[in-house]
Amino acid sequence: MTGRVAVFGAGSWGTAFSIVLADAGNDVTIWARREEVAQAINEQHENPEYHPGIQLPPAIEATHDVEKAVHEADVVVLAAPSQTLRDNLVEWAPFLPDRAVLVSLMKGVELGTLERMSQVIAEVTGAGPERIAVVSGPNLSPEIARREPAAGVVACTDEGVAQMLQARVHSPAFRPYTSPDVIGCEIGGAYKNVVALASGMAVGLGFGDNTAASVITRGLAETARLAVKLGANPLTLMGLAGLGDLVATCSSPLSRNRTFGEKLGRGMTVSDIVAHTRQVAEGAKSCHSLRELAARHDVDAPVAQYVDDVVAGRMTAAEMMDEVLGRPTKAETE
Ligand SMILES: NC(=O)C1=CN([C@@H]2O[C@H](COP(=O)(O)OP(=O)(O)OC[C@H]3O[C@@H](n4cnc5c(N)ncnc54)[C@H](O)[C@@H]3O)[C@@H](O)[C@H]2O)C=CC1
Ligand SMILES: O=C(CO)COP(=O)(O)O
Repeated sequence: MTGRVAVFGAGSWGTAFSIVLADAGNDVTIWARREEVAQAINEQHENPEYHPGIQLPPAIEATHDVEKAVHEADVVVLAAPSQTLRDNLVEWAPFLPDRAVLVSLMKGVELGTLERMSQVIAEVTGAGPERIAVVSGPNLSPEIARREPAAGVVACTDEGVAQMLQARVHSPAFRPYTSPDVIGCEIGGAYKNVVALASGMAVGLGFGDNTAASVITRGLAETARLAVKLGANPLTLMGLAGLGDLVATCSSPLSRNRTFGEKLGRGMTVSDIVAHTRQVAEGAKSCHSLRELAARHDVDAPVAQYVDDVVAGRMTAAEMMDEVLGRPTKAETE
């Protein structure tokens, strides 16, 4: 099944996912915030800023014009930073085709409203749940852009729409599974970034695999506690959008969140790190929104809480480790 897809966001993931879409047979138009990025994609068939050296397929073109980007698109993919999505959508919404399915690639929770990205999309565009989907999973963009084999989850409460999207994103290197669990996929995706910050801090502090595995496992327990409270299927957290993404992100030096955490662990300040990082590390913001979301639902969330404290400069990474180990002991499944 093929067609025309608009991808909003010419960053790491918007560009890499466009390769998946093109390889799956779609014609793709990327909307780029900066004119020069659109021009480079059209003229050099490359996104030199985000994926230098990767040749983009001929089915991918780019534009800075929103109306042109969505022309004849029946699927619109959103790949902006989570904290700017609302403002972006206010601009884009008047141009979105009435029946297009809106697909979030984003892994964050909005500060202030504490909304997941599908909720922001519903609120700003007025689209119903049958028109809103999420793609998530262990999908580090440099590997996807190199067409290394990977799998992901396409979640939509409407099974038919999930299956349609599954066919549209199924490329020789990318194997998509369907799921009705939008909440589980989104909480899994946002939370793993926060856990990757903690895991990166452990690496930066010089600790080894036992520490990393303990952080990952307790992070997964925390993710599942909140996701289930919000209505997710616990099995989603054991799947690609939960454990799968958590392992990839916490283990890979390619992860921006893990790298950010590693720098915190080595004693760099947030402002120093941000000054030297161009790309988004969603966990540095979502640690706060997830902490608040957990508090609102009376869920114990020490990882989000401590990571937020370190990012806000209230505690060092080393102090965080001491605090975590000094917590009262309890049963593992509590
Ligand atoms: N890079 C990856 O491996 C993956 C990223 N994601 C998620 O995808 C989302 C996008 O991430 P990336 O593409 O990796 O980030 P990025 O930092 O590489 O690119 C972000 C894109 O958004 C644009 N942008 C920045 N500020 C903006 C604004 N105010 N308004 C509109 N556009 C703006 C940038 O120009 C760029 O095109 C994030 O939520 C991330 O967690 C999900 C899976 C994999
Ligand atoms: O979501 C990702 C992999 O699935 C990308 O992780 P980072 O944003 O930490 O690079």
